[in-house]
Amino acid sequence: MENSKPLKIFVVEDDEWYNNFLTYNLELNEDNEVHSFKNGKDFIKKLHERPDVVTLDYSLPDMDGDKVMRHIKDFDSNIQVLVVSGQEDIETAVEILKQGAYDYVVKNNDTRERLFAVLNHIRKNVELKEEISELKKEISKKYDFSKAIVGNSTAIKKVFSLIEKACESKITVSVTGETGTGKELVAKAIHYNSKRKKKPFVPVNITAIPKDLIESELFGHEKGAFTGAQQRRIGKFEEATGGTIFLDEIGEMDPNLQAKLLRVLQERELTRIGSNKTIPLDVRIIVATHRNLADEVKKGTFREDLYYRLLGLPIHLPPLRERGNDILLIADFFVKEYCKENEIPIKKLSSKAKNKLLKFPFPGNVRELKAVIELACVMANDEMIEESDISFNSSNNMQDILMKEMTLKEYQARIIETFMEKYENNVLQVAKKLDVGKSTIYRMIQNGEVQQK
Ligand SMILES: Nc1ncnc2c1ncn2[C@@H]1O[C@H](COP(=O)(O)OP(=O)(O)OP(=O)(O)O)[C@@H](O)[C@H]1O
Repeated sequence: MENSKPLKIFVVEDDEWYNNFLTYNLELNEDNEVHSFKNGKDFIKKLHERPDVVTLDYSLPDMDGDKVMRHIKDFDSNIQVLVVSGQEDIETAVEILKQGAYDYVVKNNDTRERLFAVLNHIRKNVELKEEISELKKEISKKYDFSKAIVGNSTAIKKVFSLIEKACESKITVSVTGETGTGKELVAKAIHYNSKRKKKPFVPVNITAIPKDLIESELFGHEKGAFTGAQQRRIGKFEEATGGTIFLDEIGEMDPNLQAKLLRVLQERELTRIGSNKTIPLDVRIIVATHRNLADEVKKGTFREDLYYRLLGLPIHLPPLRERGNDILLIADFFVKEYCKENEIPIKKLSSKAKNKLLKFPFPGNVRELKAVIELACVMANDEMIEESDISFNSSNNMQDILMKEMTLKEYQARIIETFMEKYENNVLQVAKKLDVGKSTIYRMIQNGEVQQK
């Protein structure tokens, strides 16, 4: 491996002549960055600059060698200590090595050569360690969320880089996106790639819990706190201690609970209903909504102060129809998943089937694509999934179509396409049915606005 950065060496030696001797010789190699110290205290003050190697005179006037050594190892056990000493006895050497020194060099005529040899070893070790840590980083990137969250589009790559940022800290994350875009998947990816991964990931869907139970569900209650509270109950926040709570559909939270949540977040502690004991909050919060919370704030349905508390690092998931060819990548992924689970030979999508998928706007996003693919796998008679095996149920639903927020012209084109398919590209019949001029349809076909199947 190419040496990427110089080896940072701290020389700690009180004898002026020897200090100069070591520093001079070490500086002969351009790949060394050498700093020299005449006493232990000055050196300890600079330890935070994290040298790779320390050459340590074990008998400093102001500090015991073993004390200096402990300081170094307590600070960072990866710093290699090379003890350079006048004492030649084996016992001292063994003792020093036991304390974690990398090697022991005696001050004599061979010191220079020994020093260089040992440093070469250390340099190789440091380089290998760096290489390993880089590789580990690469591997964890490859095998974690980017394996579960399929996609290669610019839009999703932006999401990946935000997920990486979120994994590095405890910052609150707010995930937005239409239904089925993968908000929960992103929340899980963040949790399982963060330092909290060994602690629980607790998902709570605000809309799935009856209004009068939600407070107790989130914060817990003591026995007898209210009618029906027959037993103490630990809330979801407490359950997530050390881990992550995922509050899905946060935009649906009613105002009373918003106020309570705000208090808990501000004070970083919670109380179970019916108790006066406070419990410190050690939970990472990820919220999700399909709504535009800023708009809800404007409308007065979501508290502004809570909005700012929860915004943290915002991650927006684009709808599937804006992710280009990702539709096909994800479709392939689901085909393989389905076939493996059902232990059947892996099927393939025909190019017409692919085109059909690419043209559909998927109002239900990835969740809908998954359902479409599973059904197609069932319908396909052999290993090829044909266009006719693919059917979109949601295309019958007017509400879903309107949700797509296309322009009037785009709606017009999609309607004409649907009719053209139904009436087997009979322009006259379609024009009659839709009460538009046939030349309009021909023009739209010519301009490529309407695709014939
Ligand atoms: N990029 C992706 N690659 C592979 N699978 C995905 C991807 N995005 C979402 N999924 C899958 O799609 C389904 C829906 O995802 P998820 O439940 O995370 O969406 P959501 O946005 O939280 O939905 P809702 O708003 O309805 O709660 C899940 O089965 C999830 O594993």
